[in-house]
Amino acid sequence: MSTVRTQPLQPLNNGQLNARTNVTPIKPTRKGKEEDKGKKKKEKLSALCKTPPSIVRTRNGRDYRRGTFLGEGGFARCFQMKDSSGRIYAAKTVAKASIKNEKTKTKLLSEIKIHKSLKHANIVNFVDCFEDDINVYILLEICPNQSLMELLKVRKRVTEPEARFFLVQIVGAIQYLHSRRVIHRDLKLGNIFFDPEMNLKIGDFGLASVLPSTDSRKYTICGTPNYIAPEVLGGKNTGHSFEVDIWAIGIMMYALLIGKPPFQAKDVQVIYERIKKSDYSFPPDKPISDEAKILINDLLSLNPLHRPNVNEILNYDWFKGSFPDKTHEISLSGTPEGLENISKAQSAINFTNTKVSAGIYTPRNKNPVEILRSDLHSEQPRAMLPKSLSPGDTRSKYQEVDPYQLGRPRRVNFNSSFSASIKYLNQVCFETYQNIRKLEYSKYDRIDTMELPSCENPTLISKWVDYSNKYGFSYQLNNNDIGVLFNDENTFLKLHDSDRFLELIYQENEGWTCIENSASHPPSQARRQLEIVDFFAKYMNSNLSKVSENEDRKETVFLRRYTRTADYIMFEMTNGNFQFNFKDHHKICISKNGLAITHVSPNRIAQTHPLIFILKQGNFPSTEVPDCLEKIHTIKDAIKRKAFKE
Ligand SMILES: Nc1ncnc2c1ncn2[C@@H]1O[C@H](COP(=O)(O)OP(=O)(O)OP(=O)(O)O)[C@@H](O)[C@H]1O
Repeated sequence: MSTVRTQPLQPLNNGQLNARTNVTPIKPTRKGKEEDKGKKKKEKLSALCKTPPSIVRTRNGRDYRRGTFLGEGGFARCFQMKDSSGRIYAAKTVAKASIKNEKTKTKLLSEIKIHKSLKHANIVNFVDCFEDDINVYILLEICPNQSLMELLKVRKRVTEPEARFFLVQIVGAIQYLHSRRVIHRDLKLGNIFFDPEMNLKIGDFGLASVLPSTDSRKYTICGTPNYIAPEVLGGKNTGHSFEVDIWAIGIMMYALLIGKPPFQAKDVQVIYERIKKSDYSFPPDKPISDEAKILINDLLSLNPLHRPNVNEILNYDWFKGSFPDKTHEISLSGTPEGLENISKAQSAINFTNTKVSAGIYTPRNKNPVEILRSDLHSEQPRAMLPKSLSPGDTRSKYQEVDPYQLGRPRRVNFNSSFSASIKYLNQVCFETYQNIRKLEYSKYDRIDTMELPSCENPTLISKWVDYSNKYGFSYQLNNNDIGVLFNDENTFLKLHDSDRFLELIYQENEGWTCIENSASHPPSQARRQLEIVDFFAKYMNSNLSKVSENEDRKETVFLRRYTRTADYIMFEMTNGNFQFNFKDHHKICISKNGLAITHVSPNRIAQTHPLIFILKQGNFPSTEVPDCLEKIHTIKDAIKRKAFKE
């Protein structure tokens, strides 16, 4: 866990300004804080952390062999841990003695919960978490080459090409965090580590917070003095949001290029005064490019709304300069040579490659909507469109691509807790399978003794476009809501009869957090995705025909995950329904936990009946569905595979 303060900010000694190891958490519950000022070392909670035993055994019987000490912060000590296969990790070790009060416990749990939900190439990977009698261990991917802070201590300053390479990785990770509504709030050189391949990894989520809604703000004053944004110092009056991370990127960029943070001063109160006035300058004896100054000035805008957002930073001209292909280990000890002379063409390639590795999939300077437009309307489109399985008149010129060929998993692993928790959905899946099975056996029983479900037509997916090789899977529901299940596993759902759209933020193993926004005044972070949603909406409206007639919205429902096979596409909805679009253009939806079945004919007529009815009669009453019972059998098998996790 990281430095935590409650207001007002207390003066700290000079050694505490930048390095996490020197920043003392000021706990509101601790008595005698002021008297203890002279004994800062004692105050460090990490000091309570004893060296773990040489073998740590987890509850599920895994043994980890403790290795060397890696470092310590204000709260935790970090040790190497080796598993039985010889794989080495870093174990962030927190003494139980230091988490006695509820607030500290809650903060540690929040750190674990947030960190556990993250997976990104430039974020320290969370592996496991366990405890013994004395410590809590957070097992992390090992970053054996220390942090940017240590690098800067040795190097004093880094070159602009190196800083560009660092920043793209940092921006990639922050873009990912912000897309999940996570604010890091303690970004600093000491929290950005090098992995064995010298890739940067952001760590320490002790101050991170997930914003419950776009408009909500945080009011806790926290951070590390040199990196604190001016609006944080405004405390309860102003509140703060994602822009504090952007400010910290500006501080880090300045520190990397100039050698010290811009507002550095001996007295922490002087730092705060300088931050509030944005009182910094570029020393003439440490020249940097004008492009770098422009970006730093914008990142350090006093008004948070004047700072570029995480999607805009990489469009600055500074990134057009010389750009290396990687960070070499030699950079840890000395200035690498030749980095200023990389050709323009090579730099452009390196920049693009670095962005791709950092998960920034929008090619530079190109609006995603333009890419979509050119892809979907070019002569040889790369889009995956639903040729054989789609509603009637999809343009036949588009070729269908098997997701396996693209190296993507067929199943998007999607959890939901919005309209239903993942636990509930798994339960529904299991019950649906069990019920279909039971009904197959009971089709000879007397129907008048059975409890029959009510049979209104369910919410259906009426159009879809699979563009998951680039952005995601887009669909329109028969209530006219438009959804995009983005490749980052978040969903945008635009509600057709209002100005609102829902951002459904995926949290691994937990489901989704729902944030409602205005579509006419979307938050800046959401604009790009919203443009994509709008583009898909227009595309589907002008190119695809509907599966079924419009229905009013009876519930808010969206696509949990989809599965494509040669014979059908299966949609699992967050209301527990399963829709199957067969390649002969007949669609079947199973609802009411397997008790009701809907058929949608190729000419869009929908009818819903108790499943037992259809099983008894062998087909639907008014329409002959080809191979009806085989289709139901296929559906049962597909749901069974989901129920038993394939
Ligand atoms: N994944 C890792 N690989 C190697 N060393 C690590 C790793 N994570 C942390 N460390 C080392 O452990 C130290 C303490 O970790 P961390 O900063 O996460 O603890 P903390 O007590 O929360 O810090 P803070 O004082 O900033 O709150 C780091 O400074 C670093 O030296």
